[in-house]
Amino acid sequence: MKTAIVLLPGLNRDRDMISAIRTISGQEPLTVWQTETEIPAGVDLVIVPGGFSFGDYLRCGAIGARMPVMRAVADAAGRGVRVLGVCNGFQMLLEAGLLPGVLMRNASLNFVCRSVKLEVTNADTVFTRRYRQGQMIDCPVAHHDGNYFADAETLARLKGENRVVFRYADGTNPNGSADDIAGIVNAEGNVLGMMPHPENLIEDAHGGTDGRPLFEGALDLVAA
Ligand SMILES: NC(=O)CC[C@H](N)C(=O)O
Repeated sequence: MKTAIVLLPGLNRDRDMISAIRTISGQEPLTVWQTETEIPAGVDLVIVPGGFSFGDYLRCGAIGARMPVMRAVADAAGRGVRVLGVCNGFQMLLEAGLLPGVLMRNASLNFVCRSVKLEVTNADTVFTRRYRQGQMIDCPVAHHDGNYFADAETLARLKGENRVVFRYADGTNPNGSADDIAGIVNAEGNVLGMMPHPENLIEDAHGGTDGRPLFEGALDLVAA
């Protein structure tokens, strides 16, 4: 499996992603700068990491989503390449129209940085197949615009098509997200967007490894 990590100015979780991929797969991911118009041939997994692309000006992810590389990401997704967007990456996937809905300001109006509980509500995707259906995992969040919203019809479709893969559980919803939504996939199941940061929980030094199975699934690695 070959991984490419998208780089835009203002992101700050790209090194965390690079480190996670290196640690888990033993392979060095490629990086693709925002002005690139193609995802290199042979890439199986594209990651849009978190941070503050373009300083969160206008709306989180709004400017980044309109950079050339995001059209290349959309093309790759259309070819079936796996795409993972985390936090600001999720915001960009929504702004680019690869996933439905929006992420509004947290209900508390505060930046929230803490660990939450997630329920794996769909373990039947390439990203979540190393978890058990209904498994409860820990995962950190760090954002001020993570309040997922979509109209009633879209929420019903996401639920009906089993496209909500992670929900905040045990009353830990940190942002007011509709239906406790923490992560969703596209209809084809090859694009996942999520607010929590699985890349920050993959080795013991992080205080836990609950994020690791997500990458093992996405990278076609057998669970340890
Ligand atoms: N960690 C992140 O990616 C944060 C995303 C965005 N800047 C927000 O605060 O909502």
